[in-house]
Amino acid sequence: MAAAACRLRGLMPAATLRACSRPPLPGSLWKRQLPAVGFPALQLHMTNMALRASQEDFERAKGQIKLLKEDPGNEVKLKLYALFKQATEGPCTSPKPGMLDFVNKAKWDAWNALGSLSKDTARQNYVDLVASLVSSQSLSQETSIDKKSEYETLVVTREDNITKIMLNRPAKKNAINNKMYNEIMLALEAADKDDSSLTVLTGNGDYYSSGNDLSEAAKVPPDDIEKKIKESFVLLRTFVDHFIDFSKPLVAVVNGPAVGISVTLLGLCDIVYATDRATFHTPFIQLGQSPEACSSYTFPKIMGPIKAAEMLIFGRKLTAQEAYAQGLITEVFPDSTFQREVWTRLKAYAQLPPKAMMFSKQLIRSFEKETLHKVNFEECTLLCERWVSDEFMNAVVNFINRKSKL
Ligand SMILES: CCCCCCC/C=C/C(=O)SCCNC(=O)CCNC(=O)[C@H](O)C(C)(C)COP(=O)(O)OP(=O)(O)OC[C@H]1O[C@@H](n2cnc3c(N)ncnc32)[C@H](O)[C@@H]1OP(=O)(O)O
Repeated sequence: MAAAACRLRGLMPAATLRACSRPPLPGSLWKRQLPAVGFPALQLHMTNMALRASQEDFERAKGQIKLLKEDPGNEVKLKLYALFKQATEGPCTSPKPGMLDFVNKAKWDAWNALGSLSKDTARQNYVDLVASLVSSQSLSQETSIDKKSEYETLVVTREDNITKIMLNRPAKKNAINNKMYNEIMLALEAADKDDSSLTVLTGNGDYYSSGNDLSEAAKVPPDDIEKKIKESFVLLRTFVDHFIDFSKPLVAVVNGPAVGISVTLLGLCDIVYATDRATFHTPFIQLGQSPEACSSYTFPKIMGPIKAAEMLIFGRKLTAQEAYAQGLITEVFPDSTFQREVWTRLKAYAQLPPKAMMFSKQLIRSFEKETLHKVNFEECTLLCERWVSDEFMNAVVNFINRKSKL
């Protein structure tokens, strides 16, 4: 694969080569991103004799190639190569490479196909082709940034090789209701398949998340409790499975206080950055519940059993610095510079070779994946028992009646 990519890079003039150092993406993606740059469009440019690009335009186009954020694909690169050679050297007169010299033969064929096209026209076509690449790429980027979120409880964007999944119920402190559990799963599935290299989870507003939406439990009519518990078991188990099985590096950008399941999920993330305003609170016992999201396994592993017990059994709230000292957080940033520093760092990471990052993450997680699935099942089973307990019912009633707050 890498050897093939190198061979194809050999097709490029020096300037183009420098611009196209990223690995090629599947052809279908390029078709979607570059609709106007098919062969007929190029021929149209070739027959357009009315306009003539200056040498200055040509030099500018060479420079613009370096600024392309996305690899235009091998077919377009061949066209660029041929036009570049025709514009600078005229028609192809060099001997045809042998059949087995695939790369040089493809280059030669592309150049030779231009026949007696004049240098001026080749230069014009080169400039036009580069211009269409530049404009279609900026268009595709704007579309992904500005695209309206299809989710009700999330804002999902893709930019700079990063898929950002932002919890978006700020008025409810980003409490996770059933809709949000489902939408996060959909967003993770989409992120696993898209061409981003990192996925980020973060929250909108002053909270990262206040954890499970407690009002959901209060909505269940008494006759439906059994059914609801079965559904919740499946929902929670599948939801956590999505984190266990997520294939790309997953980063939590903890923009404020985090409660309950939003904290326990951090043990399944690969990097956790937090503002110094964040706190980390798992008040399961106060709520008559028990730990979830594999925290009964990951937390003792991360911070040692006695520190994990203080959080998971006694509900001790940690500051960001304490969470950092206990290994739950990768790094803490001052709130005033949090977003700037974190996103600068992540954008740089997102330029690293995506496959190498993905396979390394998978390798690191592979040794304990089976265990995590078992832990998830056990935790969900215990929670089903807790959800019918008086301790849990009382905690929900107290929260709804505003008698208790963390
Ligand atoms: C798949 C099915 C089930 C899976 C369950 C998995 C097990 C998960 C466990 C957990 O996550 S346990 C943790 C649960 N969370 C809490 O106990 C937090 C409860 N909230 C609070 O204590 C406080 O709201 C707060 C987070 C400390 C914030 O206090 P503050 O005074 O700053 O704001 P409020 O006025 O209280 O909140 C604003 C607004 O948001 C609503 N809200 C906040 N958190 C939740 C929540 N977890 N569930 C539902 N609603 C929440 C709060 O009621 C307010 O709403 P309005 O009154 O303005 O309508």
